[in-house]
Amino acid sequence: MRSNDFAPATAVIGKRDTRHPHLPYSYLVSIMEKDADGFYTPKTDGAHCVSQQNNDRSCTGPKPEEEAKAAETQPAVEPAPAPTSTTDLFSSTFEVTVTLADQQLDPNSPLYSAKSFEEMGLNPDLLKGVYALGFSKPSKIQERALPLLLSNPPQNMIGQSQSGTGKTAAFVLTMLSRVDFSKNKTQAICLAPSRELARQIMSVVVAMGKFTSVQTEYAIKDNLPKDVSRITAHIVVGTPGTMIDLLRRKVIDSSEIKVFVLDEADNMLDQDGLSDQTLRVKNMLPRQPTPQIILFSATFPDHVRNFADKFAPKANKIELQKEELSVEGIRQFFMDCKNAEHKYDILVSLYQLLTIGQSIIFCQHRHTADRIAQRMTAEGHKVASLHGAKDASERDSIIDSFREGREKVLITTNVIARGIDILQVNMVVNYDLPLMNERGGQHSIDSTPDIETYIHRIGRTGRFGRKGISINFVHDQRTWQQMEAIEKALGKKIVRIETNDLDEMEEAMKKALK
Ligand SMILES: Nc1ncnc2c1ncn2[C@@H]1O[C@H](COP(=O)(O)OP(=O)(O)OP(=O)(O)O)[C@@H](O)[C@H]1O
Repeated sequence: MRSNDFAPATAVIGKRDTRHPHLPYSYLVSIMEKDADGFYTPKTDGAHCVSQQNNDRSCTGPKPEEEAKAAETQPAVEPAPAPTSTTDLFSSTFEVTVTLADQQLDPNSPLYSAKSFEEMGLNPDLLKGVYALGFSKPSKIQERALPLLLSNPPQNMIGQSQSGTGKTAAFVLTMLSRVDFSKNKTQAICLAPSRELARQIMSVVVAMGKFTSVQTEYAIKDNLPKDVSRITAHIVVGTPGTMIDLLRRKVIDSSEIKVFVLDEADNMLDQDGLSDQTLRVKNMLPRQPTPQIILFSATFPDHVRNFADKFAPKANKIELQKEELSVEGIRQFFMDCKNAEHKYDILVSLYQLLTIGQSIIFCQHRHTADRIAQRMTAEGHKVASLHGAKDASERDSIIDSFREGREKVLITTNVIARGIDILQVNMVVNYDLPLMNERGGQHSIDSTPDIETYIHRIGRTGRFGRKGISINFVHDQRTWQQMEAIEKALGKKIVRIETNDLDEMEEAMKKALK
């Protein structure tokens, strides 16, 4: 099935869309609206955003019909209107003073670039896709990585850049650039650690490839009919277990795969993570010519770097210094709770603030996430919980519902700590701090804090220049020490907010989000 055969027909999202299983939900959400029957149809008001209620730059483009027409009639690529420099990035009652345009002009910002997308060597159809998404200038990682990624002969890449700075577009544009659309063969595969992230990456592939004839397929659990015997899609995005299965059964013919991408690569290559499975996928790819291997993440801890170097030999590298790891726009707080039960009370008292925008609450265990969600729901609050023990269709509908803004508070585990890009999320709560002993689903006694996961968790807010807040709950000496270790590792002050003064709490948060 062609994934970009996006027609102004009806499509159901939220639940599984049986007619267009590959339609990019975030893209649909941004350009379609729900009719009385719960079906999505193209918007008629010219506005492109439902859940991005603010004046986000991605809302400024033409209507999809106009875009399609423009694409047919304009041979030259016309950039979409540049975002106005006064555009607020943050949708709330709070005033916003820093704009994306300001940040993209600041050489110290990870969003800065001296160049335009035209100078990146992209083909005109992909440039149209980029501009249709409302991107006017590359970010730093895009500016630095794309020319290297697109040069010939292809070279491997290990790329690091802070959360929310546009790594996805860099590798998606590379996959789309390398595919020969005239061949019905799989030519690029991309692995991510969760189905939620794989689905999100796919939405970017489809949106950016909208003006090409790219065909795509998922390699995620419960997504393909059991009897499918051959996948011919150009680009396959998925999680390692299902990808192994499809390659092993030769449902995917690997002989023409030219690009192999690992998003969240440090996690995919971590021995406590998914490294065994990732290696198995690599071993099923052609030996000659070897595919271009592209590894991206916001974090590359030392213990993974060596393996990454072996996995992607002779790679071009773009690295961050330790002190650059966390994003400037995310203000980090902590609350000193009396005990574990008090954490629950504080979370409930925060509810009003959590729902100003959208919030993600991270817990250590699935059962904690469920228990908190059940209790809060019983007390009349509207929250959802998401974790790996839920079945595939439920996971899809929960994340879609959150993405569309129908749920405002999501209580979860590390399953969505990485990669998930929901611009309206302005608050992350670490109900439980992330610990090393949760890595790879193991439960050892190692209770040192997991710095990388912390960086990824708080990075679910403050996306692409927006402001965000993270709040850590500490409740005993052990959690205090863990938080201090995080503070030390990141070299950033984590500021205390009183738990018993809601007004002060609100003030501090408003100030942080300004
Ligand atoms: N050049 C650009 N101009 C405007 N917006 C952009 C640009 N590049 C990316 N974005 C937007 O920035 C947001 C973050 O991008 P993306 O999800 O790729 O970040 P990331 O670096 O992969 O983050 P993470 O490390 O958390 O996975 C997305 O909403 C994306 O659409």
